[in-house]
Amino acid sequence: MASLTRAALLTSSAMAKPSLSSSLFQPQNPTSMLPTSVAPRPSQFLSSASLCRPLRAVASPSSAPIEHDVGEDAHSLRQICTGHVPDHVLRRMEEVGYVVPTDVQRQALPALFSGRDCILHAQTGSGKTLTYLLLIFSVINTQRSAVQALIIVPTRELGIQVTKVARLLAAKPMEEEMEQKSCTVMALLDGGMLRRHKSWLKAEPPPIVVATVGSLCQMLEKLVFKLESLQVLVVDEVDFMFNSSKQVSSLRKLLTFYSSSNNRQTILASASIPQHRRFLHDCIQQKWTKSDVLHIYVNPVEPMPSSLNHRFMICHKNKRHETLLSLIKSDAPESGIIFVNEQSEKSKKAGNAPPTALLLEFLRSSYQCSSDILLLEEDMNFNSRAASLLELRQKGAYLLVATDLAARGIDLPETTHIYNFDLPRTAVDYLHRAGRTGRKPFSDKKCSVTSIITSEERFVLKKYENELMFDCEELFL
Ligand SMILES: Nc1ncnc2c1ncn2[C@@H]1O[C@H](COP(=O)(O)OP(=O)(O)OP(=O)(O)O)[C@@H](O)[C@H]1O
Repeated sequence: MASLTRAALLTSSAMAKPSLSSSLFQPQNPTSMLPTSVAPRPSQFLSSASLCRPLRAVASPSSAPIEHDVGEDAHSLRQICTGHVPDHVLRRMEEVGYVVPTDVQRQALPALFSGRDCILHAQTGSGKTLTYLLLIFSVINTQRSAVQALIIVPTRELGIQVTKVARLLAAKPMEEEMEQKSCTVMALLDGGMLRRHKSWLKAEPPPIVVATVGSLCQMLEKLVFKLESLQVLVVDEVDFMFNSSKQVSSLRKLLTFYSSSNNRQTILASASIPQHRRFLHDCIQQKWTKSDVLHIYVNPVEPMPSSLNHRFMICHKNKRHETLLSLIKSDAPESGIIFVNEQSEKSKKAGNAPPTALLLEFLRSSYQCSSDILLLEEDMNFNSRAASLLELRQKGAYLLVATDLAARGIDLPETTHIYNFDLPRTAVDYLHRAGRTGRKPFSDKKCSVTSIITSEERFVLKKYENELMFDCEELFL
């Protein structure tokens, strides 16, 4: 097996002092921030150099770093999970094809099974979903009618995906189903039939709920949903949720008020946690996590998968459609995603056609390919969005024109090519768009990420290269 990278496991005590610059995770109402006097003591800080050094140590609050068994000697997921996860789940896991652990699974699972709160910070496509689901299956009691695990996701699309994996793992062989109640997983997502869910939650609360913040809050406010039996709380794409003006205040309330961090195990996951030391500090001070929360930071010196080949092409801004066309003609991708920035409010008000629709029309009329060209964007209704994703998954060969709605968490492992028709607005957005490819954990296959830019945008892309530590090669066609 290829040599394995190690996680930087940092406890609260290993946090550096937060910078004074504004944090992504600052509350909307600054008055609710705790006094600065609760900042960590200087002796607790680690230098940024040591933060980047891959280490296998956990600093204990009162002493020098101690060795921590992160399960590096375990060769299979079964070995790591035996004694924690029920055997029928392990069998399903293997049937689905999860046998060898990814780095994040190898490093996080032992800590999670020991009951620690964790911030799972690992590359896109590294297997964070299975990591937290295995913890959940180790904790819940399927014989109890109570919501014991809650996974909060930013979009309906990601919610459907996570629910599907949870249900795959929960499925029991027929003979076992007769003996014991099987584990139900409820998807409580925006655009769903909340009335039906309300009756279900009242009659027989399921052990696992996957929810978007909006739908969850509606249920909590109607007092249909109680979190008093909650044992595991997961927030997936946590940096995105904190950065979303629509979701942040409800999320903060959920983390702080609805269930106490002392009674639950909390897992916050993302491939990108900007200002992560500040975030860790906020988590503890606001009591979103327990004070001994672990920061499991896999491969901090390589934020993006090494299987990605980054390229760019410079063109005049009026020539982007033609440039993209020549690119895809030359690449002939079997499955690719073309990312377009969301239309601005100003452009909408001016009555302009959405750039996604224009591009779709252009490609459908000028690019002859065997696969369909599909669309996924916020302005579509939930049913059309679901239909697009279903079609992509069933076909395996596709070209998808999408906004950043498709950039977070969506797992389409067959995608080999990403095109940035518009340059993403931030390095974090670049990382997540790029991360929609290269999603087969043990594959060496190279996938490409190509940005179409104007000469003025070259310096922005260079900035992303520096921030995310990758090199971009110029293409000439
Ligand atoms: N142990 C494993 N063996 C084989 N495949 C795996 C394993 N763990 C996860 N995968 C597969 O890897 C892919 C990526 O996993 P997952 O969606 O959990 O990534 P992620 O870390 O959540 O990524 P992102 O940050 O982009 O959301 C999925 O197709 C999943 O089925």
